[in-house]
Amino acid sequence: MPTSSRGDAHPPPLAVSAVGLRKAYGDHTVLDGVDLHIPAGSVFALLGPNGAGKTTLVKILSTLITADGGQAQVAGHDITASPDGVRAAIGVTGQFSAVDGLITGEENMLLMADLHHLPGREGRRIAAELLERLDLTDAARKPAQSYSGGMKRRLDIAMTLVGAPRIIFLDEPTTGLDPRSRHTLWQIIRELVASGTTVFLTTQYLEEADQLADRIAVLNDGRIAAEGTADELKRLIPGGHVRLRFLGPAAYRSAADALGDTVQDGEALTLRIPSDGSQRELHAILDRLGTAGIEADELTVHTPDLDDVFFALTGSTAPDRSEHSGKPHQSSEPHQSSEPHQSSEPHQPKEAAR
Ligand SMILES: Nc1ncnc2c1ncn2[C@@H]1O[C@H](COP(=O)(O)OP(=O)(O)OP(=O)(O)O)[C@@H](O)[C@H]1O
Repeated sequence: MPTSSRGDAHPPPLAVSAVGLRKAYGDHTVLDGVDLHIPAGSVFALLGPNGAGKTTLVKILSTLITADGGQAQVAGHDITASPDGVRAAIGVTGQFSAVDGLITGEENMLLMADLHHLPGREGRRIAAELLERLDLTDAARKPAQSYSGGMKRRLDIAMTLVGAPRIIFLDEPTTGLDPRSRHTLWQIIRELVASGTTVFLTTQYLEEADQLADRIAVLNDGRIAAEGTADELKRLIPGGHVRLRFLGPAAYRSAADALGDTVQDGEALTLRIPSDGSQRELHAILDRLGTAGIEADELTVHTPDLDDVFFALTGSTAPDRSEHSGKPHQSSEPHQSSEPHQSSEPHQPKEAAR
C-alpha cells in the first residue's frame, strides 16, 4: 500500500534526480552508474543485499561523501555545486544515531534547535511539538540512554525534523525494532509524507517497502537492477510455486521422481514446483502424485511477492516464507531458475541479512 495518493494531471517536481552516479573504494566499485528520479512528496525505498551500496548512495545524496562520477540534484540543488543548499533542505537519520545518550531527549532536541539557529522560544516550541508528535513527551526529561531502541529511533527522527526538511533520508530506520515499534515508525513516515515531505528509505525489510513505498528500486552489483511500484516489480517475476511437504523420506523421494522439475529440500521434506497456482496446474500436480500413489502431507500455493523480486534480482536464494514471513531476507533453499536480471555474469548468493 503506497503511502502517498496522487491523481494529479501534472507530475510533481523531482525531489531527487541522479544520473550515472559512480563510487569506488580503491578497486572496489560500489556504485557503477546509478540513475534515480524520485517525485516530491513520495516515499522511495531502496532495497539491496548487505554491502550493495545503499548507505553509500544515501551519503552521496546527502553530501556526506562525494561521488567519483555522475550528477545528482536534491531538492533542486546540485550535490557538487551547491552542497549547502542540499544540506539546508534535507534531514538524515542513519544506522548510527545522532542521539546523545547522556542528556535528555528534550536537551537533544534543544541542541538541534541551536544548531539550526532557532531563537530560544521558537526552539523550545518546536522541540515540544515534535516530542509530542513522536510520542516522547512523557520521556522528554529522561536521559536518552534510558530509552528503548524504538524511542531512540523516534528521537533521532524528531531531531532530524527540527530543521523542517523537505526531504528526509532514513537509512534502515526500523532495523532491530520489534514489530510494534516498526509499525509506529511506519505510521510516522506516512504522516510525514502526508504533510508533503519526501522520504528516501533504505531497508532490509521487503514488507516495509511494500507497505510504505510509492516506488521501489533494487540496487545490485552497483546498479539499479529494477525500479517501479511494488506491483510493477512483482510482475517482473514469472509465476509462483506450489510447495509440497511429505511425512517421510520415501514419499518425498518418490514424489521428486514423479514430478521431475522441482526444487528439493531434503531436510524439510519439501518440494517446490514452479506454478501459477491455477486450478488446472494444481490438478496436474495432484494427478501425477495420485498416479504414483503418493500423498502429500501439506500443499501450499505461493504467488510472487516482493521477496521473490528481491531474490530473483539479486541472485540471493529464497527463504521458506511459511516460517520467515516479514523477516529480513535469509537464505535457506536453492533458488528457482527464472531470473530476470540483465547482467550476464553469474550472481553469487549474498551474505544473509543481519
Ligand atoms: N569508507 C569506506 N572504505 C572502504 N570501503 C567502504 C567504505 N564504506 C563502504 N565501503 C564498502 O562499500 C560497500 C557498500 O557499503 P554500504 O555500506 O554502502 O552498503 P549497504 O548496502 O548500505 O550495506 P548494509 O545493508 O550492510 O548496510 C561495502 O562493500 C563496504 O564494505
